[in-house]
Amino acid sequence: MAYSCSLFHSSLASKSNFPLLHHRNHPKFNRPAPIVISCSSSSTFDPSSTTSSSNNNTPSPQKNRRLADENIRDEARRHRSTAKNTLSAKYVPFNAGPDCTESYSLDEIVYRSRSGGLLDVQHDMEALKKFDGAYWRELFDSRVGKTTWPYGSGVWSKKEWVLPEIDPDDIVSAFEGNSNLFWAERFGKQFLGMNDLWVKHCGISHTGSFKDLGMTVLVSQVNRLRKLKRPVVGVGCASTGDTSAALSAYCAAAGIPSIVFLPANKISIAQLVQPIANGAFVLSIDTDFDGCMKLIREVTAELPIYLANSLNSLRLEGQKTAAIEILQQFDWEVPDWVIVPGGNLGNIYAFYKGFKMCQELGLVDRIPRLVCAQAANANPLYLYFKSEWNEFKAVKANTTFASAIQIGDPVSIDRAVYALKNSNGIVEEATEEELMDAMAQADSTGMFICPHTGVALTALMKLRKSGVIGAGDRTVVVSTAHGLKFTQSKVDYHSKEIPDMACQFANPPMQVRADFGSVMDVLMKYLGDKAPKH
Ligand SMILES: Cc1ncc(COP(=O)(O)O)c(C=O)c1O
Ligand SMILES: N[C@@H](CCOP(=O)(O)O)C(=O)O
Repeated sequence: MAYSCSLFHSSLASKSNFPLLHHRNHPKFNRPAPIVISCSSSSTFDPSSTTSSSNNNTPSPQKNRRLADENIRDEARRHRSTAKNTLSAKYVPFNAGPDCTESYSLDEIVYRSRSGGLLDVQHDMEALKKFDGAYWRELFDSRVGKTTWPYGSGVWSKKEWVLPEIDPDDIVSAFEGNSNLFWAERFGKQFLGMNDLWVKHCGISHTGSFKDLGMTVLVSQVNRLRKLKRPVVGVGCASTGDTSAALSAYCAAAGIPSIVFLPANKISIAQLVQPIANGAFVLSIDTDFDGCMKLIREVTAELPIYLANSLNSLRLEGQKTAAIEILQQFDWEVPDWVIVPGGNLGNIYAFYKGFKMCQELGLVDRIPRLVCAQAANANPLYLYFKSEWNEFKAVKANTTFASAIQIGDPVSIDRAVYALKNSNGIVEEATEEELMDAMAQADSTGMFICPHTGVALTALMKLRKSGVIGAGDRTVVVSTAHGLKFTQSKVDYHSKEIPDMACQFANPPMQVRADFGSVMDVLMKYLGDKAPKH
């Protein structure tokens, strides 16, 4: 960050097949005969289909365990059936009309449509619709909290809606997802008069941000492409810090080279050290994120480096599972609002897509209204919204404490507009002071959020104040990264040394002399101030 701190000194500036539900003949489910969804590794681990490692017939508490020399991948392989998978997905031009015939296999290396537009992953919805909403709800619910490969992941527990054709053997997963949906009881009550406010902690995750959800999908597909001998020597991205962390971790886990383009001196130390530690080839480039994005697009057009930014629509297939997870966590009840901080603008569309699929496939009957929240210092979508979608202009993004969304020319602008228009959505913005105050207020109620979540909370505060969001509205704020990645911003705030910022919720430590009297004095004053007034 450009801001300095003198008070605290930081030490560093398939053909795969589908698991069956156990109760597939339950009358509740209106589903066809079990010809299509054929059994592979059972999502809920059916002991009756397991070979026991024990040679005697004595019931043993370890009966359901894997064979001694088997790992969870082997186990999944052993349970796989040879029945034909009938689900599929392909790339199509984003928002193409029904007459469009352009499409590409997911095994092709393609990021743009023929006309240069965005792509989208299109699932065979007719095949998915052969199973009713109750079926999908029950299937997804049956997989939560298990270690069955790969369904223990919050992303791969929805595999049929993500990459239905990938072999579980090719999947690279850290069992990401299944993140906490936190009831923000005190924050909601104290600052907003709300009692149904929730924070989806997507940043409490393997590499500390929601990017893990998309990266497991992208790197798994790359793993498959490499096995298919497609020309992919490495995987690359431009990043404001989180995409690069996720890319390098998943590539390291799979033994695939990763290359990351970072804007020099514009990301946090915690973010910078992640790809370094994970063995990525790190280029620190004297430009901003938009400059890095332009470069990686040029480079990936020339070299056998696969592009890992969300321009690549595979990423969004993983990210959309966070929306499905929210519905699942509310026992398939739909919240009224979901607020998402936006930068390159892939995630807002991913949320829309996840909710929309749940509606189209009968898991829920409506979708929430979406709010995209931007930092005022990097607000091209906000300005576009304010112009009533009249004219989009990229901006030069200024420095913001929400450094991961310091993006002026978002690649997914069309996706974001589509998502907002089709969800009766809203765009809000947050100044530096607003986002930092909101972060400090949230932290003071026991959270430890990142500045981007502060942007989303500011949007909520504004919409509550204007009455757009009601006191009783069930609202979810998406927290996109772990607060521990952005400690310097908190240090700056609590040191009250940010130029032109009051830092009204700062809580700096008190320097005290090392003697009993001095310590007692400050404690007596503190306790006196805190004592209930009668
Ligand atoms: C922490 C964090 N929050 C929010 C975003 C915004 O997501 P998107 O670029 O998909 O809009 C990003 C990345 O851009 C991010 O790293
Ligand atoms: N915040 C992102 C910016 C790039 O976004 P992406 O989703 O297109 O990869 C980051 O952490 O790099």
